[in-house]
Amino acid sequence: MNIQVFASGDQLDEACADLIGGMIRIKPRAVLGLATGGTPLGVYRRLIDDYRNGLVSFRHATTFNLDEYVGLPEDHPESYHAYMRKNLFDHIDLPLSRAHLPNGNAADLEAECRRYDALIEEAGGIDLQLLGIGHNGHIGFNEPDRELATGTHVVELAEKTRQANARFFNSIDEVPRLAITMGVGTILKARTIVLMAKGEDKADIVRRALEGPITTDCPASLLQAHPQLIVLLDQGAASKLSKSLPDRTTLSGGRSV
Ligand SMILES: N[C@@H]1[C@@H](O)[C@H](O)[C@@H](COP(=O)(O)O)O[C@@H]1O
Repeated sequence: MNIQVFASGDQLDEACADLIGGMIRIKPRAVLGLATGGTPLGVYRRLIDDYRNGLVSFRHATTFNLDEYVGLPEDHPESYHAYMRKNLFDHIDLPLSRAHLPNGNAADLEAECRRYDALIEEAGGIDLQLLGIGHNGHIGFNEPDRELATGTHVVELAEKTRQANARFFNSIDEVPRLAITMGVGTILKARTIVLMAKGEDKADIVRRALEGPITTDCPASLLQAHPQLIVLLDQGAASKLSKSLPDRTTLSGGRSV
């Protein structure tokens, strides 16, 4: 595990965009796993800037998003389809035919989950998976549970997750109760995983995920078992980590903790 702590969120965004841009420069046909939520927004802004400045092209890349709500029309402003178009896809040269998200409006959701896993397989698996983390340790929409599904599946959202995401809707009643999410098996199969977290409100869960026991009660803790995990944190999110973790490195502008 490689943990990098940054003095500012901007520096973290820049480092993350550089990782993604670097991957695409080395492998133009890279398969990227993308996340939604507030955390990656700055990374997407940087990638758009890099594209406009001719530093990166997504022309040959393929993307798979982690998740999508069930039952929210694709053009609803809070659907993850709409989020991705607004915050990234409409501004870069990635062909939309290779920008994949689960279809939360499929008539047969189980078949849609199988279709999504098969598509990821056909694309050769995910080279780099970007992840945020929920306050309860969820990744994608894999909520804490006694068992976790490995493949893409339909999930009932935890009340805490619905409350956290209610800020994007008019009221909590509008927040869907179900979502489709990649499973933890699909996520862990990614060749590189980049986990990002910002803010002191994430400090407790970041500590549990990285230093606590590996348990399905904290799905992000399973990432500890991944051989190529890069963790990008701002100082707030890193503030409760113990200082004795091995392999701790920093980028310029970051600090050792
Ligand atoms: N499904 C998404 C996750 O992919 C995201 O990582 C998480 C954290 O969101 P944020 O980055 O806004 O804290 O919650 C959402 O519900």
